[in-house]
Amino acid sequence: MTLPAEPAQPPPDCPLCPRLAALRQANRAAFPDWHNAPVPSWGPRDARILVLGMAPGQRGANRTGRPFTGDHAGRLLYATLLRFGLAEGTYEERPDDGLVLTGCRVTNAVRCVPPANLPEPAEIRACNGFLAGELAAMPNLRVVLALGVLAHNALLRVFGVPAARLKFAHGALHDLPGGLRLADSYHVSRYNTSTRKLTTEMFEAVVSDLVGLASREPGGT
Ligand SMILES: O=c1cc[nH]c(=O)[nH]1
Repeated sequence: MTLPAEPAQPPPDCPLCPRLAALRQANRAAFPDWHNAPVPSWGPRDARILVLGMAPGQRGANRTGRPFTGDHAGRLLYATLLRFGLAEGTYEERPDDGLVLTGCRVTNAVRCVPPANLPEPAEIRACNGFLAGELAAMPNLRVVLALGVLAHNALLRVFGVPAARLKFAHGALHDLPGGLRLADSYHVSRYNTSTRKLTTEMFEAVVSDLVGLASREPGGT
């Protein structure tokens, strides 16, 4: 199968979000060994599943350059992807750990680390074209797993679906134009896991369902 062209990526000095560009500059001065640039998506583009996070963590993806790598959020995510056969190897919180995504791709709604871990609406809008490009570059895509309401709403924006029409709910499955499905989960953040808003069992149940869904042929039951 020939894949569509590589999706456009934000340049290392992407100027679209002044607040995020300022934080990037400050991080480059304070932590010159870190990645400190938009974090690229990773995983095979012919996968049927796309995992959509919110934005890189300051000491996680912003430091290591790989989504969900190096901070707490990646632990549950990658353990679960490994458990359900969507990844191979071991996750060791660094980008050279040899972990390979085999059945999914992972990206973020916003590619640069935001102050206080929270992107603003204008930043989500500014980065939305890159998310649209990712979707267009995945010809076999069946299911997007949105981690949290912000990722959910960023995906709806790509399709022009008002957020009020399809509300985020943990465990919910939504139909999007073109036959794509959207699966919702609470974010795998340290806050959600330590307060047990999201338990391992809850997250595994969502991933188990979407793996089943993604493996069925379109139109099948
Ligand atoms: O949403 C998130 C959280 C942590 N790291 C990411 O890459 N994305």
